[in-house]
Amino acid sequence: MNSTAIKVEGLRVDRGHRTVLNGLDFAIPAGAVTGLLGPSGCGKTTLIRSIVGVQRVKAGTVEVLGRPAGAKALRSRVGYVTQAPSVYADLTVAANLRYFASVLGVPADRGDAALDAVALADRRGDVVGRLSGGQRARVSLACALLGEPELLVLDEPTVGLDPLLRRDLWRLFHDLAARGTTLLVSSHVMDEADRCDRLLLMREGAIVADGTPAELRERTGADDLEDAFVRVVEAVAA
Ligand SMILES: Nc1ncnc2c1ncn2[C@@H]1O[C@H](COP(=O)(O)OP(=O)(O)OP(=O)(O)O)[C@@H](O)[C@H]1O
Repeated sequence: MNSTAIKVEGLRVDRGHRTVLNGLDFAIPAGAVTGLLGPSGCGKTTLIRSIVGVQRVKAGTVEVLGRPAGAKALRSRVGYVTQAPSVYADLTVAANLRYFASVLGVPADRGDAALDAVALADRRGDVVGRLSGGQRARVSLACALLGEPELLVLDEPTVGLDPLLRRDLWRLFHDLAARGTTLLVSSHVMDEADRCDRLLLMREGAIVADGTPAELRERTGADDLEDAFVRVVEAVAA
């Protein structure tokens, strides 16, 4: 499947008095895992907010699944998991899932599959406030999975997770992509780059590379993607 899920043209975003995104142009293919990578503060969250339609944009267009970002018709088709877990700390895991299933208008029994997917089935009776940060983040992800969105946008979903859980989550992302879901996953950890089908490398509000990990290696002559990123940045600066 090679259709386009997200198309961004001339996107400029100012926050406060600063230009945070400075005229971005790129497209993200459907049914793949695209990694949005770049150092802290480069504008990843701002770009994600623009894609899910919660960011005021100064100029340019963002088209998501054929509609303008933020269009009402996209609400049930796009899942967004923020960096800060957005679930109720005073409710149990199961109660959160039941609540979000009712908000989304989907059968409550989808909660079990969502919990299995994030490896939290054994914590369903626990109050969320007593879970660890990584576990809470996974409850948020499970809630986003309930709606079976066509596009899933995840802001740093693997921060603080142990390597085995990280591996399992990346497997889940690829399983979802194999079933046709489009995933956009941000990270500031370059060792996650190799897990992506495609990469968007960001620096200081600009996209400095856009392609597969193999293309990036070939273009820069670097085996290691962290080195490739450095070479791309040096070439842009030269
Ligand atoms: N509410 C805000 N008002 C003004 N400036 C902001 C606001 N939020 C973020 N910024 C600025 O926008 C820039 C990009 O921030 P953003 O959160 O998009 O970066 P990021 O790449 O997601 O960073 P991180 O990996 O640390 O989450 C930063 O310089 C930040 O200071």
